[in-house]
Amino acid sequence: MPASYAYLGPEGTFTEVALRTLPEAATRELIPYVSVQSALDAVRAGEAEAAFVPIENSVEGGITTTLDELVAGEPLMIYREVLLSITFALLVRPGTRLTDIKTVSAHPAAQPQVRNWLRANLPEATWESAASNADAARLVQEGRYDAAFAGEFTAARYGLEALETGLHDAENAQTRFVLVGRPARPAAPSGADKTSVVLWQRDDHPGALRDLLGEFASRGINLMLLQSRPTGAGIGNYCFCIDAEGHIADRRVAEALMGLRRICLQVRFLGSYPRADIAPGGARPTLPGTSDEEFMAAADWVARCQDGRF
Ligand SMILES: O=C(O)C(=O)Cc1ccccc1
Repeated sequence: MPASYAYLGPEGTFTEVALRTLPEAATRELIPYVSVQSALDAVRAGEAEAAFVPIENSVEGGITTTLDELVAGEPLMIYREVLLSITFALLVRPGTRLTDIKTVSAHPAAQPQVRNWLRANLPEATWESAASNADAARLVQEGRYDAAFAGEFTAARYGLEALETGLHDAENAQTRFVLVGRPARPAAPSGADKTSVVLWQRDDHPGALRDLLGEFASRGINLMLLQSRPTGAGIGNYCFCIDAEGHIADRRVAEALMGLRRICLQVRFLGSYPRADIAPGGARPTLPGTSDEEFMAAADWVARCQDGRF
């Protein structure tokens, strides 16, 4: 297996900065790819050991290209997550003034994070989506667009200068990135983990979503992401991308997944991995009666009843 990680490039993306915070990245070759799809395809094709891509931000929610790639195609698994606080710089070719800017570019996920700033400062500028923020910077260098929203650190790589820095409509905007590889045994529980799954309903009926969510709720499992994505089978047909607290090795999580497997058309396990928002071991207590010991004691009691030994 090649010791390389694919990431959403080109060089100078926030994705690259987030990836470099992972200790394991220091021992891998980091290879930029032009899109989330191509980075994940490199993993599926066995060209890269894993891919590092953005998956969610605190302003707009899930990054749909990434979710859709994980929902469909050859199964992949999330190994790790990283959270990065994001502020943008407005990058231009040296000498460009604010009044010269007619076109601005960035990754689509950047737009809702700078929309108010644009309305107040460049109301006439046309938005052009790019494959990533660093790609937008590259296109500004080539003269295709007048300005790019990207990291301040991206300027030097593309011979640009930052006309404005610290741009963010929402205080403390964060983006979540994930390291995705081929299915493997999840790392052992860290004491503060998250489990990601995709659920497809078996049929449409009143309360169908409530039934799915009930499998988590009754076992005291908090949800951290719920995003519906169209299945492509017509209006009203959705699957659900869910992040739940806990690890598949936790009895309550395993039991919830078993419950879902029984009532759903399909369940895709996307991995159990350490949470980036709290330290290992720092997970909150769950609902009384949902610890591993309590599940095991209950299973033992049922076994004794079945044996007539109660
Ligand atoms: O990593 C990048 O630079 C990207 O283009 C993805 C992205 C978009 C918006 C905020 C953070 C990351």
